[in-house]
Amino acid sequence: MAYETLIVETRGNVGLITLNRPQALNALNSTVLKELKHAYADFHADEAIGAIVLTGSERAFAAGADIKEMQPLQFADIYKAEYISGWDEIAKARKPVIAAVSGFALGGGCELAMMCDFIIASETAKFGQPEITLGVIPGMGGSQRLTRMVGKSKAMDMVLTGRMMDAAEAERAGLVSRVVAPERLLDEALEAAAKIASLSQPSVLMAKEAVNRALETTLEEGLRFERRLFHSLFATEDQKEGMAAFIEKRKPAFKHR
Ligand SMILES: CCCCCCCCCCCCC[C@H](O)CC(=O)SCCNC(=O)CCNC(=O)[C@H](O)C(C)(C)COP(=O)(O)OP(=O)(O)OC[C@H]1O[C@@H](n2cnc3c(N)ncnc32)[C@H](O)[C@@H]1OP(=O)(O)O
Repeated sequence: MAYETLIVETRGNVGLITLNRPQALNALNSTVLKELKHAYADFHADEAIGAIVLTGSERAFAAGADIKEMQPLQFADIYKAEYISGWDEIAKARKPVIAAVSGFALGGGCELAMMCDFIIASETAKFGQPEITLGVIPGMGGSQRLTRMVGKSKAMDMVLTGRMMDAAEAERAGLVSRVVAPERLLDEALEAAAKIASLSQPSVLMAKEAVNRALETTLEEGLRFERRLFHSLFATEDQKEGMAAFIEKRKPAFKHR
């Protein structure tokens, strides 16, 4: 596929997707969504790919949904079309996705980053949900994921005022997992993704499922779910290999990578 709004590459066993609409600070429109779905589907179909990195430019991960595309939309049309529901497919990616964020991640840009499994931010990153300044509210999960990630008070502050928070505040708040120098961002994200892709994929996919289930269920149910997944991994050759390699003081040779 010839991509118009993305650069899609493979780096070893990692899929790398770069949002590429610099003229609009990587604003997210229907073409970006269509192409992201295609790139995700390709990487999920490729057994060699164990993890994905999603990034943008130094100036902007994504400055939100494309306001110029959205402005004329009508309630009846977007309601009937279930507008935005297409992003659910992106949020439900089975393989781990790391967001590497530099510059602006605003509105849909912040929401897209939060759909990823974790965010590595450069020191220049700025996160926000400024939809309220446009007469709307977040529509791609911002009021839901942000609140679960940073707590009600800070989420309410950001959603009601539309203010941005910098990378340091985002790390303190738990929105991002690491903050690095801008020149280190892509390498840090690719190294993390390569590490994940080097591990046994059944355990990686189950680990992602288990952590995500914690956001959806009670502690008791989550513990039960986790325990069953833990038990099930003892049916894999990779559990035997992983623990044998530790005992024999050598690197594991996982079969299901
Ligand atoms: C059938 C399937 C349909 C599926 C469609 C899916 C579509 C996408 C999903 C919709 C999701 C909706 C839910 C979401 O929560 C809603 C939003 O995200 S609303 C938008 C929120 N974002 C913002 O409000 C930020 C807007 N931008 C700014 O505030 C500023 O640009 C900035 C980031 C502070 C930077 O300021 P400056 O440095 O001064 O730069 P400029 O403002 O001059 O910008 C440069 C250039 O980029 C254009 N641009 C910037 N942001 C956007 C944007 N969000 N949309 C469109 N264009 C943008 C800006 O207009 C400039 O371009 P120019 O005017 O020079 O041509």
